[in-house]
Amino acid sequence: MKFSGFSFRQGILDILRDFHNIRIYRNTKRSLSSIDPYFTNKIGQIRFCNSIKRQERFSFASSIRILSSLKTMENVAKPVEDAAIATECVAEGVKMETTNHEGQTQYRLRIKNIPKFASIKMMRDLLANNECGQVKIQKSPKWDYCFAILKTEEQQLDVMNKLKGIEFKNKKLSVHIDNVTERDRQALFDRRKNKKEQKIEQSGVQKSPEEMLADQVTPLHTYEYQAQLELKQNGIIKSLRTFCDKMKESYNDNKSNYNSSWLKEECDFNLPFDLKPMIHSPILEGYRNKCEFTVGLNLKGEKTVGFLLGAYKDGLNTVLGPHDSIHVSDVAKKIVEAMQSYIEQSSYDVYDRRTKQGNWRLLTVRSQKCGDIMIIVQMHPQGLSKEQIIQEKANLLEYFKSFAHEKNFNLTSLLVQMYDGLSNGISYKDPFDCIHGTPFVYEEMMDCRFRISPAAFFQTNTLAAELLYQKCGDIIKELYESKDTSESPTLIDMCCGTGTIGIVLSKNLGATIKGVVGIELCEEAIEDAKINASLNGINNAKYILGPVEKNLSALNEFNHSTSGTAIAIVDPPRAGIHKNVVNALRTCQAIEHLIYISCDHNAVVQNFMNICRPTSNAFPGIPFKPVKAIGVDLFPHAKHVELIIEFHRNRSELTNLPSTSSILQNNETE
Ligand SMILES: C[S@@+](CC[C@H](N)C(=O)[O-])C[C@H]1O[C@@H](n2cnc3c(N)ncnc32)[C@H](O)[C@@H]1O
Repeated sequence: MKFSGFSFRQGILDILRDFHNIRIYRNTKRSLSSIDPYFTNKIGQIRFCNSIKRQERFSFASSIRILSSLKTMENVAKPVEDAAIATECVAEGVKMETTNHEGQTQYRLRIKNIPKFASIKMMRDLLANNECGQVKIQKSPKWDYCFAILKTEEQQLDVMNKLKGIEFKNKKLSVHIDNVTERDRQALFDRRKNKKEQKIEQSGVQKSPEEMLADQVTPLHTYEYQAQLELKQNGIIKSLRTFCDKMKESYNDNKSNYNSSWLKEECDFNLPFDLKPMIHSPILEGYRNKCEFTVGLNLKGEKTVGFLLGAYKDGLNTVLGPHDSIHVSDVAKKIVEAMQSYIEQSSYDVYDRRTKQGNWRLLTVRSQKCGDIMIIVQMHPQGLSKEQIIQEKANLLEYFKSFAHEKNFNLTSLLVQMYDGLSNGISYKDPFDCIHGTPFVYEEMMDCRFRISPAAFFQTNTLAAELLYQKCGDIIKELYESKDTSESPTLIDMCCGTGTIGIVLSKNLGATIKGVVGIELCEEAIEDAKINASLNGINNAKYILGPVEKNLSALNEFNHSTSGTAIAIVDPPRAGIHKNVVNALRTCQAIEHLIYISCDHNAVVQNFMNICRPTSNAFPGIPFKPVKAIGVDLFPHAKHVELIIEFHRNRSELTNLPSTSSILQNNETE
């Protein structure tokens, strides 16, 4: 039904604004000239569209109120049809809601004006501290907003009221209703799909599905390996130049006398420090020791286990088998084939991320250099009874045991995860049910042995990771070899995973390292790290569970004169470390050398800058300066590369540092 003949400026906004849970978009470029409520016909919602198709959705209760308001507007607005019809339609919508859940609404609040670094946990805590209870939060690290997902409309209103006027990190939050239905999601998916298809058509390049998959999972596969390394080295140079250019600006703007002469040095590639030639991966094919395979439908609509042909955000959810994927190991390919046959014969459907129907979701294979194999099968439990789940696990066990026997491989661990969430990957929060063998596998590197649990991170290219760790060892050796062991540093292994770096370096460098302190977020990984230390005879290692940004007091301990020196190795996830962690490193008097390992050099330029900035209130402590950098290729045929940067600062300058404990305390409580 259409209303016409009025504009928002003529008063409708004022009337609708009376309803505190309604947000109206006003488009500044085009005036909103008509309002067109209609029904999603699944859930009793109406939408109000403006002339450029921007839509607002309102719940059933709100719809009634809006429509009754509109009735009173007849002097301003002339409904094309009678508003009474609309009320009937709303009633019809309600009837449908009880019979059809397909278009179920997700009651969301969009909370804006939050810092990008605010984590999901921070936002969850904020809501809990404001008596909103435990609320599910969706947020990407790039967003300055997040969504709070509520179960009912009442809850939505309640939370919105409770957050009204609240400040977070000195910013006033703004909170708006942002409901979304399944139908909206599907429409968005279709739009992206069409756009992607059009783009492919317009490019005029017709590729086979296999080529498209190779482009997706190993985008550099058409280049010779040497050319791949050059591309990656150029990428590193670009990021490092950005870092140095920004540093120059930062030092120019700063009135302090800090020594910025390092920025004037001239080394190769126009960089003020050495960038060494990249270390190659010793293995180019089948190098991945861990792969996650999606279960879905191929282009013919057949059940398939493999990789997604494109990103779901681009509207692609077709899956193709990994037969031609050069980075996947032969054993993983065999396991995929086995799973494929199993699922083909299963009466359960594959999970469709778009419709949210089906059961089979994901197959994860860890195939270690030393022969251990872990298989994790992930299912959506919807529509399955307890008995059916038990039966399915028994079937999987029998099937994979006889498959392993037939193919003569060591099935060390078979796990099943039931996961009803939305993400397309392993859920590290939901439990893994170990139905065969041990709930972990082992890997060997640099004369050490490592236990790896399903949720723990482990570098995916073991042979190349050895070179990465060896390089870190070389740096430390060079720095401390000529010194007396009384000067040996403690190694602070930040984001230590299963303890690999601290353990291999301790074992291989002996007395050059006095002890290890590892900090890691993942509980299973930290348990592995403790076991791994004793497995490898390292008895001077201490492990701390939790996010590094909340465990900065571990660094504070090094600020006592008796604690000696420390060297920090930071190996964070792609996005890098929190600013508070940078500041804790800068203010930790024991740290003279810092080794930063990054798998996304572009994303961490800001971290590098913050490590080296002149001292200010926002960045206390003595800045570091980069000494040398080197890339290590752990991912042949893919775009990523690991980058190691060694930073240094003078101990003489450190003795003048102000007391840091208060800074650390503040950081931890933030
Ligand atoms: C790139 S991995 C490196 C792991 C380890 N250094 C290695 O080489 O195996 C990053 C690790 O950081 C952990 N992590 C992510 N965010 C973290 C945080 N805020 N605090 C501590 N650890 C974190 C992840 O669980 C993961 O184990």
